[in-house]
Amino acid sequence: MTASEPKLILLFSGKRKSGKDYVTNLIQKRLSPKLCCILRLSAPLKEQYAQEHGLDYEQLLGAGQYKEQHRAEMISWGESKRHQDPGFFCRKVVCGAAQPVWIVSDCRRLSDLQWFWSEYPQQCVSVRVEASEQTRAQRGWRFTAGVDDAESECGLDQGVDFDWIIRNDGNGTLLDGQLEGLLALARERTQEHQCTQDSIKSNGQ
Ligand SMILES: Nc1ncnc2c1ncn2[C@@H]1O[C@H](COP(=O)(O)OP(=O)(O)OP(=O)(O)O)[C@@H](O)[C@H]1O
Ligand SMILES: C[C@@](O)(CCOP(=O)(O)O)CC(=O)O
Repeated sequence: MTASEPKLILLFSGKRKSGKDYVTNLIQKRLSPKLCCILRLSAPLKEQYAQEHGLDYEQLLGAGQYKEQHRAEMISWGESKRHQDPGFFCRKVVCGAAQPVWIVSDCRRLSDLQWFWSEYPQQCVSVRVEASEQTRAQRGWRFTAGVDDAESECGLDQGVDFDWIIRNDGNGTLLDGQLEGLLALARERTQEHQCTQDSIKSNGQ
């Protein structure tokens, strides 16, 4: 069960080093963590995988080489869980999310999107982050067979008509401009929530 129904769910996907974490952190900063939380499907996966394999969870969450060394094995481990239950990690991340805007920062498979679409049909907006291979390489990406040509990276390459596409090739001003529409949508959807919070405050409740 979730703590409350969200007003908007931004379902982010994108290739390795396209900048999903960077862009979603920026949106959260602009909206404030009070209004917006970031849910990472890979967080419960990495936590359980780290526990079972004696690994460092914090390093698996980071953007460094440690995570990359373990990526292929984590992918197969996560896939075995998802095959048994496609909503396994989705249910875990929404548990306790209380803000009106949720950003799911790392959708990778159609089953991830389908779970949210079916549970929250009115609130979902799909967002793809794109960057050129050259930009991604500058950020540390190197093609890895078994990872970059597998479902984890290619599962949403076809068959999804994304609601928004954000190009993140490194120009801060261009990025800001592209986020305006999404931020406006989030503010519109949360206006009612903010008014309620303001009236609770002014009534001293
Ligand atoms: N617009 C940007 N300006 C400056 N640095 C950026 C920008 N976008 C991404 N980066 C940097 O590039 C690196 C990779 O970005 P990030 O971790 O957000 O990618 P990701 O898509 O989440 O990657 P992964 O799938 O490997 O977790 C990070 O060090 C991040 O700070
Ligand atoms: C194992 C996996 O969750 C790693 C994701 O790491 P990240 O989102 O790139 O930090 C990828 C997957 O689930 O296929």
